[in-house]
This record gives sequence, structure tokens and C-alpha cells, in this order.
Amino acid sequence: MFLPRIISKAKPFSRFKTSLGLRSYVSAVPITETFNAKKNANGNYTVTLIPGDGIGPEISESVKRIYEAAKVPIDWESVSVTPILKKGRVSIPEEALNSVKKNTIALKGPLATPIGKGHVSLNLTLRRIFSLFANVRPCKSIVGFKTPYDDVNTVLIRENTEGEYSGIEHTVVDGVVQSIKLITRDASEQCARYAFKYAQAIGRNRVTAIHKANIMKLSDGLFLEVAYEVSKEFPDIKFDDVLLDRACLHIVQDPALYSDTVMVMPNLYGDILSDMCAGLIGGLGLTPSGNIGMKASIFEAVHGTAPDIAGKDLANPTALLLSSIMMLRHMRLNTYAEDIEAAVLKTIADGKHLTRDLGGTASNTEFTNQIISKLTLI
Ligand SMILES: NC(=O)C1=CN([C@@H]2O[C@H](COP(=O)(O)OP(=O)(O)OC[C@H]3O[C@@H](n4cnc5c(N)ncnc54)[C@H](O)[C@@H]3O)[C@@H](O)[C@H]2O)C=CC1
Ligand SMILES: O=C(O)CCC(=O)C(=O)O
Repeated sequence: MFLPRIISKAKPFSRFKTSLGLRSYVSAVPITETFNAKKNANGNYTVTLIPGDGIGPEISESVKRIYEAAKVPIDWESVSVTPILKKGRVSIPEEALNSVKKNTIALKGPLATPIGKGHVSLNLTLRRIFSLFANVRPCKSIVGFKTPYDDVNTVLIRENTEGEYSGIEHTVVDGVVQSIKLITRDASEQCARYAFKYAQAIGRNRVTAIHKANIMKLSDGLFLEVAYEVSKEFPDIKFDDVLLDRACLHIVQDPALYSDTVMVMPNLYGDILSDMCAGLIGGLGLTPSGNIGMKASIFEAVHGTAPDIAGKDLANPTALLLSSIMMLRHMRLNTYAEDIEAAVLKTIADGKHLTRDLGGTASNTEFTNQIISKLTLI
């Protein structure tokens, strides 16, 4: 049961064609029970915007400008998550939490976490507070943007509330620390079931669990066992499993091997593997994600606060913009999603106004202006 399976030949991914004739880049799809937002009195949706730290405010501003130009029926409710002390613990301001609770949809810039000291990650705190059980991370080569790989089309779903990121750590004795990887049947089951539903919704007929159950026999073993159980509910979808190290090797050797499946895995593996996939298509400036829950969903780029370029107008807003496009599809605002997606993909394919991470010299503002100039709904 734990042995890696032979990987079937990749099939092209063609189900989502936009009205503009381009293949949809981010195939975020609504899974009915996870979308709860209601329209406001203006007939728009109110969406919580967490601009975040570092490059967060700059890229959030780009998204806002593009949305205004595309006339997306969204009213932003901008909130700060500057950490506060609550009962002696660092936490997220009530106003921000109430906004996400009320609106049920949020777009979030990156939040900084001190390394090796200081407060807990507020990114993880948000995922836990709102039980955002699945983190969907698609990664697809952009037509016209040359990298050593031109056929990456991975979809990775990461368990998002526990695993290695449970935050249960302590010092046993001086010089010995313990960090607990918590895996529960409930969280594994919810994540696995979502992965199967997601595969169905995007027209892939394979789900692959990525794990290290040869070593972590109990924790990854439970994750894998539950995934196998859930797979029985989806007889039309093939299920296989691959060891994480083998999957990394396969993906860098031939990413097409994983273009017909939806990968599902414990938290840490998804964090690392999604950065690796991002590297294959041009970097972290390009990869989006959606944190999905039953009562709220929060969309955010895969990348962090990029302190090395913050405040310099150099950030690439594409990852956050594509995350927002996943959000639009989740909200069934597909026409707007298609228009904005086509504009950003064309801007990148044109290659004339690329940001520095993509090898160009354009600022975030110039890149954003180009996207706006390519919108068709204006
Ligand atoms: N979900 C979140 O909010 C995340 C937050 N973080 C936090 O961000 C902080 C910085 O983390 P790092 O390890 O430096 O990772 P990072 O993702 O912020 O940066 C890694 C490299 O990618 C570049 N980069 C990232 N996004 C870019 C963009 N949009 N345009 C152009 N270049 C971009 C950066 O300039 C840097 O060279 C840490 O405090 C970390 O904990 C990290 C990952 C996710
Ligand atoms: O919370 C953080 O600062 C980093 C989190 C992260 O890399 C992730 O889980 O996406």
C-alpha cells in the first residue's frame, strides 16, 4: 500500500478555455458548500482585504487598481492584522477577524513571521481560526514566458491546519527540543475529500497522495490510510500515492507526469513542494493559492513579504492577482476572472514590461498599467 505507483502518461489539461481563447491558468472552481458570501446593498460582494506586510500593500494596491478598471462588483473592506496582545498572547485584531467572519471571503497579502523567535505565524493562525482545511496551489507554465520547463501544470492541495505546522513545541531539557506533528483523521479526511471533489470539478481523473509513510508510519500512515478510504467514495477517480522525495525527483525530471492528477499531502510537504513547482515556472511572483474552509475562504499568493524588495515598486503582483482570480472563480464571477486573467497572461507573454523577477526592468506600477490597458470590459 505504501509503495510508489507507476505514474501514468500525462494528459493535456484542456477543460477550462476562456472566452478569449486562452487556456485558463488558475483552475479554481466553486465547490458549492464552501461558498457562502451574500451580496451587499449595492449589489456587490464585500470582500475583506488584508494588505499585509512587506510588498503586501504594493501588490494589494495593484489588484485594487485592476479590479476598479475591470469594474469587478466587489467592495473591499480593508483591515489591518498588525498583531495585538490578547490575554498575554499575540493575536489578530478582532476587527479583522469579524470582517472575515462576516464577509466569508478575503484576499490577503503576505504576513511576516519572525524567524526562530517572536510571535507565532499569523498566517497559520488565520488558517486555524477559520478552519481553512485545504490550501489549493495550482502552478502552470505561462505560454510565451520561457523557462527550462514549458509543460508544468501541477495542482497541489495541502492540508492546512495541522501536521508539522501545529505549533506544538517545547524544550524537553536544555539542548533537546520536541516539535509535534499532529495528524488527525478528521482533518485528513476533510482535506482528502476536497482533493477528490476538486479533481472532479477541474476534470482530472486522478488523485495522488504525497507522503513519507515509510518513515512516519503513524502520522503520514494515518493521512494515507484515510485518503485510501476516501478514494472509495470516488470510484471514477484513480488514486495512487508517491513518496515525497520520489515526487520531487519526478517533477523536476518531467513535470508532465503530474499534469493529470491532483496531489494531496500533509502541511509542510505542500509548503515546500509548491515553492519548488513555482521555481519551475519562473518563481514565486507567479503562483497563487486559496485557503478553503466551510465558513470562510482566504486567497493569498504562495510567496512571503519579500523584504529584500519591499517599498521599491519592484514586486510582481501576478501571484496575488492570480489568487484573486481563483477567488473570483470561487465566487462564480467568471467573466471578470477571464478578462483579468487574459490581460495578465498577455502582459507576461508580450515580454515588454516584465518585472525584475521575470527578467525585465518594469516596475510593479508599469506592469500593472499594462494589465489595465489589456482589459476588455473597460
Ligand atoms: N503566506 C504568507 O504570508 C507567507 C509569509 N512568509 C513570510 O514572509 C517573510 C519573508 O520570507 P522569505 O523566505 O524571504 O520568502 P519570500 O517569498 O518573501 O521571498 C523569497 C524570494 O522571492 C522573491 N519574491 C517573493 N515574492 C515576490 C514577488 N511578488 N515579486 C518579486 N519577487 C518576489 C523575494 O524578493 C525573495 O527574493 C517571512 O517572515 C516569512 O515567514 C513566507 C511565505 C508565505
Ligand atoms: O506564516 C509564515 O510566515 C510562513 C507560512 C508559509 O510559508 C506557508 O505556510 O505558506
